[in-house]
Amino acid sequence: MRTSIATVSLSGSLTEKLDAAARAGFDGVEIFENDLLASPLTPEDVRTRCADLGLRIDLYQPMRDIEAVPEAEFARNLRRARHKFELMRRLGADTVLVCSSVSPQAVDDDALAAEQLSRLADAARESGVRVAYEALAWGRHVSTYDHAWRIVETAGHPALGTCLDSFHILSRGTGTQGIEDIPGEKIFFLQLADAPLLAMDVLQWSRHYRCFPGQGGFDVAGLVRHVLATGYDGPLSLEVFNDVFRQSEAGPTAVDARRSLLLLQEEVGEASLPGPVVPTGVAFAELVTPDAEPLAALLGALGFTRTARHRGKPVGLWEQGDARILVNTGPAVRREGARLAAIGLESPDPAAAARRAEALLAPVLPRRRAPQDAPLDAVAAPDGTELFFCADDRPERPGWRADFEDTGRPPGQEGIRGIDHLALTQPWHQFDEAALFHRGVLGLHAQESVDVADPYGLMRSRAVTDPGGSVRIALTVGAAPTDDTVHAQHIALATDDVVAAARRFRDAGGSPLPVPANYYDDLAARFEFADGELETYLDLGILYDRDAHGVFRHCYTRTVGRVFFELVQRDGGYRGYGAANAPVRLAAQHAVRALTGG
Ligand SMILES: O=C(O)c1ccc(O)c(O)c1
Ligand SMILES: [Mg+2]
Repeated sequence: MRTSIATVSLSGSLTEKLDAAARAGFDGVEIFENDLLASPLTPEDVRTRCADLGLRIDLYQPMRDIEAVPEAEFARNLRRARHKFELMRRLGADTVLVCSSVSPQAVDDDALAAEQLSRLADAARESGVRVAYEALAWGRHVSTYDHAWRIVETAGHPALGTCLDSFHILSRGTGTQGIEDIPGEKIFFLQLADAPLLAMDVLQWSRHYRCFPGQGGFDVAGLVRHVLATGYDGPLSLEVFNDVFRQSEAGPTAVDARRSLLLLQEEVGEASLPGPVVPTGVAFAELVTPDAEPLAALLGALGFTRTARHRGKPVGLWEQGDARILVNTGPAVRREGARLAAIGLESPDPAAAARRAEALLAPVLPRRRAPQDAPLDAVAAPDGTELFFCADDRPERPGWRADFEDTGRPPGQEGIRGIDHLALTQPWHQFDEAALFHRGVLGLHAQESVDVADPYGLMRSRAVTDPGGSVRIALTVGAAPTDDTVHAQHIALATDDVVAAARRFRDAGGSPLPVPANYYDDLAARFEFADGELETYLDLGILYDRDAHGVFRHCYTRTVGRVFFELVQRDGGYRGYGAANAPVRLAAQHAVRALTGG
């Protein structure tokens, strides 16, 4: 199927929008009137530019407040419309979108609406244009797709059809089965948008919070299946009004948009992508840092040993149990200090995992970072984190280990079993993209996102996991682009005895993040503890949570650069990440930062 995107979904000038849409691989665009009005290009220039870029102009929009008005008003509307039809002829656009009227002058009279839309369609046909009538969810008298279709059916005009917009339909909770009652050839256009499930005024919801399919809570794929069942063969077009996209670079937004459509097409059986290869474990986490010393001290106190070093690069491998951490002091290092730069994912089929990622527009990284290195399939996530797909067939001696020579020291054995989860801070404008990427590209399951109060902002967190919980990534983001964030990335290490692990860490010279006594007083009110248990937690800064499945105990190290560690004990199948404790943890980190200036 052809794919299209409305220029309103992308930021910048019309030229920038068109370039971004073409580069991301869209077949066409909907040109939003305001984008044309603000452009120095003539309609003929726009037409040529689109043709040069291989873009069809699938729709011109919107035309507003046309139908069901007194005759004198309609005559003025028709004059206005004729003017726009002439413009469309110059643009080479053959379909115009007419939204259901919001005008106070409009009357609740379907026969009049049908009659006037029919006369509009007559004028359109004279200019070689067709009219697609869309019910705005907040239309004055017409606000549902079935109502708009009844009017179009009554008009019975060959140049008049309906435009279905998933937002207007799904935001009202109207059933979508009725779509199949519309003949496919009378659906002139299909616009797709998702949205988070919010209880708010529908116009505000539509104008500010729409997002790409798969990034919100609507069943967009279910709707598309009904539309395809009618025989509709026009484009799948994204029309997303979103405050964040308006501020983000058009290029990446367009890629995000195309990825969303590819996944949607796959879901409805209209695209065959290489299937998902779900990772089965975390092979390693790679930290880059300008100065290995603070990290080495921290890892040492946590019980890790440096078991190997890279043969060609300044990269050390630190191991304990199945937790493997690379510390890289090479040229990829940026000034802001230590950060989590790469993740090795164990995969049953690394090449196939990379093929899917590439098909879904993830940048593919060079297979060998140096001539002598073992080849590794790798792609970049939206935030730039490098994801390496590592064969999981030889866990005792994985292929990537060949690039490392042993130091002679065995892995640490101080109670850390492996990596429980990784928390990756996302750029503010890429949070929804990141969740869809990890779900669609890696085949991970996305949990609900949770908002956590930070003393100086808000943190949003969404976990993506494999079914067995062997790979858990918590994607986090601050609430605003300017957030002065302590939302550093972190590596959570799994242990069966967090009290022992925390004690060992402190005895080895580590300093756990201190937690205020008030927190433990509250815990005492909420749960029952054995004698002395809470005192131990207070002493070691251990936080406590419970869900329907089990218990979670966890504590934190101080932050080095942009990275800290967490020690985690999950009992009885606890599924979360201690979100209830996150405000206290964030406040404690702010407090430490205020003291140390770090
Ligand atoms: O918000 C609006 O006014 C508006 C305009 C055109 C559309 O296609 C639409 O879905 C909404
Ligand atoms: Mg629309």
